[in-house]
Amino acid sequence: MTNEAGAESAMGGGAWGAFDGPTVELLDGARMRALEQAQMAAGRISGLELMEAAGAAIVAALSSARPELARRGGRAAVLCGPGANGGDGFVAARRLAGRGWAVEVFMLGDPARQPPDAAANRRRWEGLGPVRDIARAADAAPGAFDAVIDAGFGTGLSRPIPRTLRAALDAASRGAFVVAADMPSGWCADSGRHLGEGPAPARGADLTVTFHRPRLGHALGDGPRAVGRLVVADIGLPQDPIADAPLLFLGPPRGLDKAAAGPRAHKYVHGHALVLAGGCGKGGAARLAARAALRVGAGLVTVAPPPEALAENAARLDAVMLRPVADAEALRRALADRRINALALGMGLGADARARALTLAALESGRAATLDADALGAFAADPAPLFAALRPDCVLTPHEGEFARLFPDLAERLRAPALAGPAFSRLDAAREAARRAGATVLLKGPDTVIASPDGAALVHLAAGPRAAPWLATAGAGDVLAGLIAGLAARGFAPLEAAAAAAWLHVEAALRVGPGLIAEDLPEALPAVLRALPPAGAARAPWPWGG
Ligand SMILES: NC(=O)C1=CN([C@@H]2O[C@H](COP(=O)(O)OP(=O)(O)OC[C@H]3O[C@@H](n4cnc5c(N)ncnc54)[C@H](OP(=O)(O)O)[C@@H]3O)[C@@H](O)[C@H]2O)[C@@H](O)CC1
Ligand SMILES: [K+]
Repeated sequence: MTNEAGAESAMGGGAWGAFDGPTVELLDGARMRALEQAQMAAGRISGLELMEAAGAAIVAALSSARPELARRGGRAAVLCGPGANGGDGFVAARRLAGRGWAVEVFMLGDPARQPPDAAANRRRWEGLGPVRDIARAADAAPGAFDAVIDAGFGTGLSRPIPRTLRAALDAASRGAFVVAADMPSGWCADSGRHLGEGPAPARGADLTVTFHRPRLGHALGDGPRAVGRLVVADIGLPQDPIADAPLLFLGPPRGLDKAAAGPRAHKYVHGHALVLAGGCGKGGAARLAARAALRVGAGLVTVAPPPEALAENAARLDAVMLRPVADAEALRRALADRRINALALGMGLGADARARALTLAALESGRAATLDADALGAFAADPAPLFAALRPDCVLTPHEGEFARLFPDLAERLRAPALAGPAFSRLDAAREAARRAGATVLLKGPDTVIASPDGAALVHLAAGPRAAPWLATAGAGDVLAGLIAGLAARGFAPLEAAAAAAWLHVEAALRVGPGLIAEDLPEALPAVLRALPPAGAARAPWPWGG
């Protein structure tokens, strides 16, 4: 079995070579089934063996999480669903009983319709004890069980779970340690969304034991909260890289520490980023972005406000340079300087015709461009000209509201209650947006999703030990855009620049802690960069600390 430390065995270069750093592949249910079926079809492993390994891993993880119960043998309720997830539960029940636990098993569904492997394990359990109807678990008194194994539904969840199972989970879980097999029942393993009308239950699992690789639903949406701690168990499938799987990255890409390296390091070697700024009183956002770009190692950074805001900006800038840019024509003239290789725009720009003209001129210049805030909002009424001008080396950094203005139909699918599984996920939304826009899309959130138009996707999870809720502060998004532009100026490819920026952003926030304001983020970067793990030695903190 692997755990948070062992999960590093699953990391490595991505299928696209898009991210050179510590990663773990995220699987959806279909991909997981395909891996299992390929091995079974080749005769390398049987379904029964996989299920036995899965059930054994659940018991091992419970025992190591609650050693005192493992020593004396606790009281466990095992709630089994109608499919193979329930089969994992029957294996776990048998193995817990073998270790001296007092085990009660409850089942949802018709035993006559169970898949063969699950039925075989039910029969083996029936040699040890009864299988009660799931409704009986709802009568459990608080504290009746020390542990509950939630083996209701896993990757096969296709609709909201029956009320009887919900009631059983709620009742049996009172005072108990809840271990979910693969996924807490009711949460979609592909999207992390809870299926059903209304809010998700407050209680998920304390520990989730999944198999081979984490599911997408462990990292996306409500999944990280619902799964609690996550243990990834080896059930005997080959550890080969999984082509084209979305990658969760657990650390920075290699090469971030290369800033200003080498004897002939010269400021232009590290690029020149230009940040377009808004008018009088609106320049703060661009200045934050510019400072972040400089701190992350761009050789030169220029802020470009309209002429009337020059004095205001001059009073607030030192290392960052200043150049007035009145309109699109002025921007074209500025960009005659070929050393300017990266642009950031949208922060405080105003979502108006000037912003549209500047954005289109920026895109037409062929420079790597990071578009945030008003550069996106300015095209809300008609995104077609924006999408026509964008290229894959451009990065859009929408938060949910900005995303909804450019991609209202996708946002609506995310907003509407998820009633069928697999549900539409934030990853699906970002990928479709990237395809439509023809650009890299970074959809902000605690689960940041980064997708490029060719389908490559990365997920960054700011949860568990890396949760930084205080990062939801005014101006933090401007800093993120500045980081991406600074890294683009240094020559990072868009997907990697976006990923590195997302990681650095959270890392800087963690260093500052509660009370953080956006101005702190660029100032925290030197310490973050100083502490970068040496190449190849990254020991990534597991985001599902629980
Ligand atoms: N060899 C393997 O494959 C291994 C698999 N493993 C384990 O198997 C799990 C996947 O098993 P699974 O495919 O049988 O799906 P599972 O989640 O048990 O659902 C069962 C069926 O229930 C149905 N259904 C769905 N939602 C429903 C609802 N709300 N209310 C009522 N019914 C509902 C739905 O059928 P439907 O009705 O949609 O036709 C669905 O097919 C996986 O998570 C892992 O734990 C491990 O043992 C390793 C080896
Ligand atoms: K489950």
